[in-house]
Amino acid sequence: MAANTTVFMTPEESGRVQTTVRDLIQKRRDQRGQRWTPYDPISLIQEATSASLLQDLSCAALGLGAAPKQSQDAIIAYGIGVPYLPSTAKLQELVPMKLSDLCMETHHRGRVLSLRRVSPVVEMKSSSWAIFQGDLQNEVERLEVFLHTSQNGQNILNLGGEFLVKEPYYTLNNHGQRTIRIDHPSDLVISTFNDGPESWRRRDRSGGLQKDFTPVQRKELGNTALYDKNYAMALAHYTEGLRVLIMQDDDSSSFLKHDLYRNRSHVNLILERYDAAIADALESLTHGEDGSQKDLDAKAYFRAGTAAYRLSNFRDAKDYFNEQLKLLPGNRLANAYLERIEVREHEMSDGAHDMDKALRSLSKTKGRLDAADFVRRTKVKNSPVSGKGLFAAEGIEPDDIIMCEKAFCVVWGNENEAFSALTCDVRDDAAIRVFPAGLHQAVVQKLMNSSSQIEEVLDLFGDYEGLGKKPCERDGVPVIDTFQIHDIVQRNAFGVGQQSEDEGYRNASTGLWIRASYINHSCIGNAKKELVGDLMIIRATRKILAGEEIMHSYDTTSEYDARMKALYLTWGFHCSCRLCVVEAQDSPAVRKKRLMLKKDADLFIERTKPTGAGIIAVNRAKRLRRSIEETYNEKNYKNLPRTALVGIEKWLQTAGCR
Ligand SMILES: C[S@@+](CC[C@H](N)C(=O)[O-])C[C@H]1O[C@@H](n2cnc3c(N)ncnc32)[C@H](O)[C@@H]1O
Repeated sequence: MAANTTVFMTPEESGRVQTTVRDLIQKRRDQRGQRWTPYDPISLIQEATSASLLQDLSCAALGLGAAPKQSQDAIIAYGIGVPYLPSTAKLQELVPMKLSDLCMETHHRGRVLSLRRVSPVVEMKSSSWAIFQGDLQNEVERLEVFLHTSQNGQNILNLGGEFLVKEPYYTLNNHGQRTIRIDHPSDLVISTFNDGPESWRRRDRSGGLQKDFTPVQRKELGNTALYDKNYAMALAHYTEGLRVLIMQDDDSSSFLKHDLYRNRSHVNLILERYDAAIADALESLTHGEDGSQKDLDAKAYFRAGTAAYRLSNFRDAKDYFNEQLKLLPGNRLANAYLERIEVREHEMSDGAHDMDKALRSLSKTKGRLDAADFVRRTKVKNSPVSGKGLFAAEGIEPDDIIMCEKAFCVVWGNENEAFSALTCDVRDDAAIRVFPAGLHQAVVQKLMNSSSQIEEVLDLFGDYEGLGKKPCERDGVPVIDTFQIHDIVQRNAFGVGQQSEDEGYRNASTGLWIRASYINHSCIGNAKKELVGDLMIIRATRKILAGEEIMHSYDTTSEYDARMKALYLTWGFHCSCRLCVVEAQDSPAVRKKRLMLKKDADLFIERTKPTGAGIIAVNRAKRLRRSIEETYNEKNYKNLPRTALVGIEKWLQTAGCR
C-alpha cells in the first residue's frame, strides 16, 4: 500500500546514523536549563551571509536558476526528536521575553519573543535559517524553521522583517548549534510591514498604530502587487486595508470594503486558499441593483463557485454558479462549470468515470484529475482487525470497482516538492525509515490553507495524539501540530510506484488518500488498488459480501520474514491474517529453503525467456516449481495462496505449459 519506508543499510551505516542522533539528543539533555550566552553579532551575521552567498554563487557558477538544495547522491537525514505541542495561546496573553531570558532545551511557555531579521535567509532542503536581533542591538540569535518553510509560495523568513515567536523553543539544531527552532508554522507570527513587532502586537487593543497608508492606498498597493504576481504581498495589503476599514466601522466606505474583499478573494483563489476565497467572495457581495454592481457580484459568485469546485464541494459550487447566472444570464464560464458539475455528480453516484478522457488529460492536469470521488458502496466503521476500517455497504462482484478517490494531496517524483528523508525516530528505538518529507510539507501547507479539510485528516490513524482530533485556530490562523501530521503521513501515505524515469527513492511519488487510508491490511485481502493520475481505484479481487471488511496488502513481498519486518517498521503492527498464521507455523529451515528456491526461480525467470523456450528450460522450470511446492504443507495451505510459486507459474503459463 503505502510509502515504502524500508531502507537497505549495512548495520554499520544504520548504527552510525542512530549514534549521531542519540548523541545529539543526549547533548541537548545535558545542556537543558543552561542560560543564553551572547555571541559576537558581527561574526554570526557574517556566517549566515556567507552561507547564503555561497549558495547563490554556486548556483551562478553552475548556471542554475534556483539553489541546488540537494546533491544528486545525497539523501537528507534528520532525527525525529521528542514531539512538542504548538502554542495554542493567544498572542495578547503571552508575556514578552528577551533573548537573554532563553534557556537551553526549554519551551518557554507563556512567553513571546519579538525579533527582527538581520541577515539574509539561508534556504536548505529541510530547513531555513537566519540571524535575528532581539530588543537590544547586540543581542542576536539563530532562528531555524524546520521543514515547513514556505507560505503562500514564498519562504516564510523572507515574508517580512519583524517576527514574533510564540512560546519559543530553544535547542540545538542538527549540527549541534544553538538555535530557536520553529516546527509548527503558527508559532511564528510575521509582520509583513515594518511597523515594529511591539506596536503591532499591541495594536488591536490600542486602536491601530500604523498610519502610513490609507485603505484606498492599500487597495492600490495590493493591485500592483497582484499585477507583479507578488501574491503574498497583495494578500497582506488587502488584509491591512480591511483591518483599518473594519476598525473605522464607517458605512461610507462600504464600496471600498467590498472591493478589498473581492480582490482578496481573487488572491486567495490563486494561492489555493479556497475557504478564504469563498468567505471573501461572499463578504464582497453588494446585492446592488445597478448593472455594474450586478457585474461585480457575478464576479464574486464565480470566484466562490470556482473555490467550492476545487474543494470538491460540488453542491455549493452549483449554487454559486446558478447565482452568477441569475445576475449574468447565459454566462459561458458559469455554464461550462455547471456542465462539469453534472459529470462529477454522475461519477459520484455511479463511479462512471471516463478513464480514457482522464488518461488523455493527465499531462494537462499535471496528474491531478478533474474527477469526483465514488464512495457510496463503502462505509467507515470500527474494525475487529484494528481501529477503524472500510466496509462494503453492498455486495460487490469480482473485479468490480469498490471505490474511486482523488488524492487529498499528491507529490509526483518529477515535482520540486518531492523529497524523501532518512528519518531516525528516537521515540521508536531510533528506527530508521525513508519518509516522504515533501508530502508531509505539502499536507501541512494544504491544511494551513484550507481549514475546512483539517478534521478529516486529523481523524486518520496516527500514534501521536498531538492536539487531538478537533481543529484549533488561534489569532485567525489554524494551529497545525506538524508532529501529529508527520505520524499521520507515516502511517497512511501511499507510495504509488515509479511514475517517471528520473524517479528514485529520493524523490518517490507519494500521496494521501483519505478514505482509502481506512483500509486495513491483510496479506490475503479482497481488494487491490490502481491509479489513473491521482485517482485511486480500488477493485474487488474476489466476491465481497455486504458488510465484509475491505482489505488489501500494504506489502506484497512474498517472503514471510521480510514482510513481517516491513509491516512492523512502517505501520507498527504484526499481521495475524490466516496466511501469516500458517507461515509462522513453518519451521525457520523450511522458510529458508523456500526463500532460496524462490531466489533460484527468480534468477531463472530473469535469464530465460518463456516464449519459445526449449524442453530443457521447461523441465528446469517444472523442477523448480515442484521443489517450491514441496515446501508447502498441503493441509495447512489449503485455500491459501502459495506466493513463492507465483513467478514460476506465470513463466510456465506464458511458455504454454501447465
Ligand atoms: C492506513 S491505517 C488503516 C486504518 C486504521 N485501522 C484506522 O483506524 O484508521 C494503518 C494502520 O492501521 C493498523 N492496521 C492496519 N492493518 C492492520 C492489521 N492487519 N493488523 C493490525 N493493525 C493493522 C496499523 O496500526 C496501521 O499502522
